[in-house]
Amino acid sequence: MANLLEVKQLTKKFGGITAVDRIDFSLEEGEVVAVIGPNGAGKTTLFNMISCFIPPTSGEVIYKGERLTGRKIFELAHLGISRTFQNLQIFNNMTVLENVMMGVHVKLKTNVFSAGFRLPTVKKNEEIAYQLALDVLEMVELKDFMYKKAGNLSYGLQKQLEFARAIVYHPQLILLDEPMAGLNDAETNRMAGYIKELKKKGCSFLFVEHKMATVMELADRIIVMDFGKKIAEGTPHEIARNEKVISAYLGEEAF
Ligand SMILES: Nc1ncnc2c1ncn2[C@@H]1O[C@H](COP(=O)(O)OP(=O)(O)OP(=O)(O)O)[C@@H](O)[C@H]1O
Repeated sequence: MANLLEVKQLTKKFGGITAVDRIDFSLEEGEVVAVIGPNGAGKTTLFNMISCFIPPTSGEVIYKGERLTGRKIFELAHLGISRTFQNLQIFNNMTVLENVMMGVHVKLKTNVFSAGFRLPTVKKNEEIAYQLALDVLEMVELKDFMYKKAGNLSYGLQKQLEFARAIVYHPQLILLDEPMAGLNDAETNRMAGYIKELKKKGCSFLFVEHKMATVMELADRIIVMDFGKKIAEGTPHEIARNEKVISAYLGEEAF
């Protein structure tokens, strides 16, 4: 299979700290890759560079053979990439439906001028956005809540909503920063189910996660970071038996 994403010698320095240190890895089409590592290992910083939120100090990211590094954040949707955040980024005062429709508008690029005058393209875009939003709300079992204010949902449902917004425009690569954080067992299983369902449809995932059972269940391959460096890479089976990984997690119940 072809490489969808290639991370080459990616490095980020914050003053004297090297948060990410010459990381190399690739992700194939249809693959689910997890990034794990102890707190402060550099996982979020790595994610922020891949998704163009911060520039690297050196190194680059290639997506479908083209340089992703240096692009604007809004361009990512058009390239078929989306991401979620460790801290929820939903709009509490908007309804569930409006939150998800916002996700489509990022892709459809309705401009403020034409929206103000309700031009025909805008109307058409709204219909598309509405239909896509309904489909995704059905998939993540949020349709019954679509007219509720997002801020009134439980934390678990808000995580589902953020996930819905990230997938609504049918991205090919989805970056998830701790999708299971704060979820109970039932909610974690539900979220894992959605990821598996999308994988079957050909989506690729790169995700950071601390819940090892989920990582072991979902990942085709795991990248392990410690102090900014990649210390191991392999299948869940290989990683669970890797000495370097076990010692990096010493004192924690990782596996
Ligand atoms: N904006 C910043 N300025 C200075 N240092 C930073 C900044 N962002 C991250 N760091 C430092 O870089 C290192 C890696 O942090 P990062 O948040 O990427 O780790 P992480 O693996 O995602 O941790 P966690 O699992 O706790 O979320 C840490 O030492 C952190 O303090």
